[in-house]
Amino acid sequence: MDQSIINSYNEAQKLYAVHGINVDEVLERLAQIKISLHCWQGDDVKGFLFKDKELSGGIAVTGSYPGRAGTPDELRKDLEQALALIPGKHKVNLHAIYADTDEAVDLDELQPRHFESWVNWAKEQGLGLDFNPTCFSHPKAADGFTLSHADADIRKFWIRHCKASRKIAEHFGRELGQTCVTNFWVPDGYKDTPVDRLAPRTRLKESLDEIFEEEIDPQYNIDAVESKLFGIGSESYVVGSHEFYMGYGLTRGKAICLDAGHFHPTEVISNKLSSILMFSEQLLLHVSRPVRWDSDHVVTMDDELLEIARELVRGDLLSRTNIGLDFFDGSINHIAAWVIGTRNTIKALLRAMLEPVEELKRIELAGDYTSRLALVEEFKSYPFGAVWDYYCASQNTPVREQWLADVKRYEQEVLAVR
Ligand SMILES: C[C@H](O)[C@H](O)[C@@H](O)C(=O)CO
Ligand SMILES: [Mn+2]
Repeated sequence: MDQSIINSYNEAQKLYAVHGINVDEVLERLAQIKISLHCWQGDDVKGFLFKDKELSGGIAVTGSYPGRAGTPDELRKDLEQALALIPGKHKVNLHAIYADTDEAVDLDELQPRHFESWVNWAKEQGLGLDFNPTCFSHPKAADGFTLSHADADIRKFWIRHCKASRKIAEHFGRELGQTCVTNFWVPDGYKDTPVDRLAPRTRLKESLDEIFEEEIDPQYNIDAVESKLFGIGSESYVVGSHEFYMGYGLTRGKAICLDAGHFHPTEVISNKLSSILMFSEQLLLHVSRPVRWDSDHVVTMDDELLEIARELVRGDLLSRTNIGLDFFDGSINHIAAWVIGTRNTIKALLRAMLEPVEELKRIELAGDYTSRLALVEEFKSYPFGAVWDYYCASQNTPVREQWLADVKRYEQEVLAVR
């Protein structure tokens, strides 16, 4: 390792030690945290099951940056490239439409064997896998409703798909020896104000109850449910609102998934974590960045990201929180998007771990809010960058922006010739 990185690290260690922070221990803890990289950033949410289907469900990718993955092998290679630039060992989050099969199989017929190449790859790479049923981009979701559809046959199709998804997830968990988190998100909602808000919610509740009828060992799979405020074409009403899934998750023992971009523009998820984990064993995060109308921008080191990380660290909530990413930006290099978003998420956790949490809690309890503000502000310019550089180097990943050269090389050698 470069001597200047070691020297800066040693100096930083001394400064943090004054406040009782053992930086070596922090880095050991940081290395245990897994971030779930969402496969759909790699190909603009197209998937491989239905080649010509347009993205639907009130979500959209803009941009046409060249080189997006067009086959499962390409997507895996791209993920390998991204993961090589991110410190730590992580997970990959698959959607059902990323099945790797030549069979003409519909969503309700999917089986673990359609994901065997993913399982083998994850084993080779030492990765865990997470999973999502894909309740969009399909003719049976064309009118914007799936599990809450008024037509019982359409509902049944989606129920079968979600049940099949849980079996695939269970297989992932069993084969990989790491729990798979299966996230259920449906786009169901109305563009304009509905007359009956209750009936679709009743149907969604009943569909979910049927999907979760079969017990699956939580060692292999845990289920999460994700709410949303609005989507494109469901501006006035979303069946699976936050309140709906709060109630559903808490009464059914399901993890609640909080997507940072699924709330009112000034509403933040950082303020929800301690409340939800007061009553729920597990939580799933979709770390994303809302910009005005939607959630799907690449994660940057903004105030909310840092606040999410602080909440998890200060409340000792990390062991009960599954951290996934959820953004899809087609306007920049797809691999760079993963690298920037994931490195920022890990870096925010590091920054939070490098704060004198116990000292700050003592000061707060004593009512010394002046010292609280003073310390929190001063710690914003403590040398966390030196610790981050050392962490990247010690994990054999590029330091600072050096990763960009690797992405550019890969772009020229691999992406440009696709
Ligand atoms: C593709 C994902 O399932 C999707 O982004 C979902 O998690 C979501 O956030 C929809 O807005
Ligand atoms: Mn999401």
